[in-house]
Amino acid sequence: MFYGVDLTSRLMLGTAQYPSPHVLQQAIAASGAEVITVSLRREGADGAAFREILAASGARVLPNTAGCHSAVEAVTTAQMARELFGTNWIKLEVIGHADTLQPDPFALVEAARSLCADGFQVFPYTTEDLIVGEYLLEAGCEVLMPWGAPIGTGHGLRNPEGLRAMRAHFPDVPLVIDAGIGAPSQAAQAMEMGFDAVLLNTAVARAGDPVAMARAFGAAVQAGREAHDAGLLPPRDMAHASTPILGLAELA
Ligand SMILES: CC(=O)[C@@H](O)[C@H](O)COP(=O)(O)O
Repeated sequence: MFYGVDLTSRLMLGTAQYPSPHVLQQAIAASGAEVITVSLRREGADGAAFREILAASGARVLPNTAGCHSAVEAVTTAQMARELFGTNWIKLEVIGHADTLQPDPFALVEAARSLCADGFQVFPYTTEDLIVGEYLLEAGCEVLMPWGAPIGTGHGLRNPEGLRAMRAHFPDVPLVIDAGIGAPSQAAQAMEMGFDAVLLNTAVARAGDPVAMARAFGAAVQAGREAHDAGLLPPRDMAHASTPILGLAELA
């Protein structure tokens, strides 16, 4: 449940870098994603036609502030996105470092506070830092989006222990793994760990066959969640025979 909205699919898809608008449209359909994120800057490039594709997909648009490097810039971009897309939802990205694309936690909290006070429903792209998470919740965010790995790297869950700690620390907060997912198995891992959803872009958009990859990610996210709900066994140090011996069979 994200700001009162219940979704069937737990995969959220980015819309940048696709070889063509047609492939993007097919990939959204194949993935089953019900939420797609759109950068205002990207949207500006081909305007109305791009918006038509988004509308035709039937998915809910989560505008984002990709490329913003200060709180002021992110807030202004969010306000423009609200006008353009007619939604209070905003994926808040405030980048702190041009090389790592790591979020700036101070500017992020500042922007989140301002946007929440202005009626936005904020999805902040953050790290696995628990204290930053606390500040974001206190600012009014009801969802957190910790990174798996830096955007576009495809490393998957680079700090699984930190992410596990975050899941345990915020048991009732919807947590979405955002960025750095490179393979369906990594998305499934996030879901098995109990995260509520996964957002990704590069691994699908730049795949050899983006439509087939979108389908694979959709299936992996679903499988990971089903495994989580089914009750995964914790790993054990010692071997345990998987076939219990109840008695010795008569061989002769
Ligand atoms: C599209 C978007 O919002 C990205 O900034 C997002 O974080 C996805 O990252 P990947 O491209 O690494 O999946």
